[in-house]
Amino acid sequence: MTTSPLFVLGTRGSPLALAQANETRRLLAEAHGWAEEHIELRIIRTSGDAIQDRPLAEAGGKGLFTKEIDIALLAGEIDAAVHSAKDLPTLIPDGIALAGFLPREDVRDALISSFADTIEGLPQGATLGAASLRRQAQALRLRPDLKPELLRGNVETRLRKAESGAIGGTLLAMAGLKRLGLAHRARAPLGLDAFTPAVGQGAIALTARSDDARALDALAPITHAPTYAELAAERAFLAVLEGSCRTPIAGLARFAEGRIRFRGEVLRTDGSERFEIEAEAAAADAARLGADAGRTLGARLPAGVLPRD
Ligand SMILES: NCc1[nH]cc(CCC(=O)O)c1CC(=O)O
Repeated sequence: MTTSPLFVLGTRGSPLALAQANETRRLLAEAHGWAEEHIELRIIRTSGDAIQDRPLAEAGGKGLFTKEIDIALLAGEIDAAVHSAKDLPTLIPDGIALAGFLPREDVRDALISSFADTIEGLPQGATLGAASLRRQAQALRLRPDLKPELLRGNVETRLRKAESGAIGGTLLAMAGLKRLGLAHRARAPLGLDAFTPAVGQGAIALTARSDDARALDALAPITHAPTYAELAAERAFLAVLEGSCRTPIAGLARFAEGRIRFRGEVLRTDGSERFEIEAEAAAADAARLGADAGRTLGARLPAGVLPRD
């Protein structure tokens, strides 16, 4: 770039992260009448990208995808950062602000398999590649005979492994597939009742330095208030129940006509039991709704379901 950029967006380097950063750049350019080439995408490699052989819960949890990006923000190397909301920790470090979210994509999960269109249709004892305890537990609840297997790596790698028949199938977010132009590779989206998504699934989160008024003002016009209310409820629910990803937890809030309807669940890791809660409130009370739902459900859980017990 010959002239200095008007705005620098930090992003991870995976194809999905880049698709999300490009979408953010496009919206930002459109909102301010900037040429897209004057918005720089700066790729930042995070610890989460480096660790591929272990479940993230073992390696230290969600902050792994954000730590190096937060450092670049605090150092003033980037003006804002683009994250999958699902990968953003519930606690954001001091000095970093959640500037908002882009309009949410499809929130569902999808099955990728060369054997079946549904979880029920998979062969007896099939291996199911899944990187999240939530998806494993939700699949085991329907099919206790399935054999979960750790399958990390980017979306393309997981698609190829599942389509080759080397494993029975895998579960991926429709949002990621759509953003990569790969939605046709999903056999079928899974129902939201059995496969309540992860908190934040399908949403893109934007962060900036909390004292950087210029960056926060630049991002404000591209953020989406209904998605913000949905995410406020979901993230408050997760924060109350547990910060890490060692327990299968799912939560989905939906905005309609100024109100938020929320459904949250906690499962036993082996899928043998599911504990659910539903609640509704005005969108302005979304965070309180999620926190209350988390406390109510938390109080109902038998000992041993959450790691803190
Ligand atoms: N943890 C990886 C991750 N983070 C966000 C997405 C998909 C896009 C989204 O949920 O917004 C994915 C891949 C997947 O779960 O299939």
